[in-house]
Amino acid sequence: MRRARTDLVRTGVVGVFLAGLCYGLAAGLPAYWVFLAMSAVISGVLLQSLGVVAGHAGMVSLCQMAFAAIGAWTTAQLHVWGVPGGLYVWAPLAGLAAVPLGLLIGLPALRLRGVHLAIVTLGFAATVDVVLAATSFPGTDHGITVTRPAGLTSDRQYFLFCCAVFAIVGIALKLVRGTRLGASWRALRESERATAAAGTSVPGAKLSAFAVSAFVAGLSGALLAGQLAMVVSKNFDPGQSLVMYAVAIMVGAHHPEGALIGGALGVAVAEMLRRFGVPQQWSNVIFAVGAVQALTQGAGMSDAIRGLLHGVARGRRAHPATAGTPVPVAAGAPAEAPADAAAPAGPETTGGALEVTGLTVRYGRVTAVDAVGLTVPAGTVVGLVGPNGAGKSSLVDAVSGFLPGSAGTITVSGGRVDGLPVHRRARAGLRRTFQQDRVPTGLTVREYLRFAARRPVSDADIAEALAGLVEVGPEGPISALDVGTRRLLEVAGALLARPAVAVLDEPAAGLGHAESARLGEWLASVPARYGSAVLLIEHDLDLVRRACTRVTVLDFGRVIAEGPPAEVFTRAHVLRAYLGEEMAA
Ligand SMILES: Nc1ncnc2c1ncn2[C@@H]1O[C@H](COP(=O)(O)OP(=O)(O)OP(=O)(O)O)[C@@H](O)[C@H]1O
Repeated sequence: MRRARTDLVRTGVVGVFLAGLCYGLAAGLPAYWVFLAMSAVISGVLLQSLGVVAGHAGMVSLCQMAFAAIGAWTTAQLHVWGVPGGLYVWAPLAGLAAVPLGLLIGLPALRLRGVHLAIVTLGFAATVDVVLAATSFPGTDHGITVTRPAGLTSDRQYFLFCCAVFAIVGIALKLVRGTRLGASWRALRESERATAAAGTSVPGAKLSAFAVSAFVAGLSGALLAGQLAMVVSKNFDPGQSLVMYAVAIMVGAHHPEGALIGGALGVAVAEMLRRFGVPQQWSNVIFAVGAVQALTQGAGMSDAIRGLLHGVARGRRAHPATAGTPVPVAAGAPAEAPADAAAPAGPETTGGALEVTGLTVRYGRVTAVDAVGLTVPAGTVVGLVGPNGAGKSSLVDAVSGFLPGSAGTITVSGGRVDGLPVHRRARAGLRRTFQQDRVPTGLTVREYLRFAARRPVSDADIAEALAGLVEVGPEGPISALDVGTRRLLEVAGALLARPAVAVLDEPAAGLGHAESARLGEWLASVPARYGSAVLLIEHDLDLVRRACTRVTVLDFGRVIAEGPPAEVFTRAHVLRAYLGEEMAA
């Protein structure tokens, strides 16, 4: 609450300062510089559109100028038709006109990534360019220019209008950033698999990012039409989309100050080169080098600036570090439970939280999982163990929906989920975590836990989950946490969703013996705490003994034993399979 108030006050102070700056610039700059400043702000709006799709969602888009062109074209057309309301109405309509094309270009993004998506989006930009060059903008053939409404006729007034639009877009995107939608974009950037596993539709997240991005780019096109009065296809050269992408990466356009710096740099560098008589194309080289630098360092200019400011603020407050090594602490749990301690019984019921029958996974001629049957009763923690290559990961992937070609039936709380995509299985009550670190680093701990929970969770819920698992504060950025802590955070996120069953893939990897033992105690209490059953995949048999009431052993894709851990781990054929012939002898 106090933090929210501090944020509000800080935002207010910055807002008043920036508004004063804009008025100062509009009043004090010579006319030519006002025109340049206007260009910088309009470029800033376009860069904010790239901040959504490239900065937040981590997708390549080399067609933002095409979206802007559609916005400008729509503005010119609305003007020719004499639609009332002037730019105040035309600009949002121009943004909306670009949305269908944003969705269209988002469709290939559902399957393509990286360089392939870059080629498709650039191809789209080239196509729009060809069409616009062939058809010309509305009104240009008859010399009809886009007129600004009363109150915006002078460049100084129009500059202030552009600043207001930039601010509104920045505030709106900041608000979206705090919602599930914004979190899904940032999760997408980190891992599509983890996004889907958290119950979020990956296609939905990608398409919404492209749609919002196209809207903002369309707005910038409308502003440009108002600035230049007459736009032609050359203003939206596809090569410019490439340059803008490089600038967005260089400055970190997902933060408004980054977008503004990018817009200002674009104009300032071009102006300097012009004054020194250097060909303007050299600015492209400068931005390309800047983008490479940002990619190498993993942060754009705005990230670096924010990092510096946060560092200074933290230093001043001498705040305890939010990052920490994982310290699983179950309230009241003994530091070391005896290895053969019976796992506490949860509120076991007869229904199966997860039931798998005849599950078969084949990779070509390799049968990784061979007609496996497995039940995780509600209210229990069941272990799944086996030597390397036994088929555990394949089983987890198949159960959670990442191997749609697998055969067999899977039910969650009695409902069939096989055949459903990953996010629908997650929503049906089947959550999973990953062996590899897939927690989105762009979020804070609280933002991530709220995103992963997919239900309203209070600060008290978050504090309880953290207190039980990891010693980190909810405000800290995930990027500051070590991999072991992130893995435990992922466990907390999955359980805060209170799923019917949580499939935890080696959550203790990287933990020391004592930490792993405490995690075991905590996992044993999960059914009572969260009402969730757990399927625990682990190599650490001591942890399995502590957490699980039953265990299933896989070898060469088949179930070779099943029962209470204390009994199963004494069977000779299990020891042979798991520990090797020599040790079992
Ligand atoms: N993508 C793949 N293509 C071909 N074979 C695969 C593939 N993934 C796994 N396998 C094979 O399937 C079998 C089961 O592998 P899987 O990774 O599921 O076992 P695991 O029990 O999870 O092993 P580990 O404990 O080492 O993670 C192994 O023989 C493995 O080589």
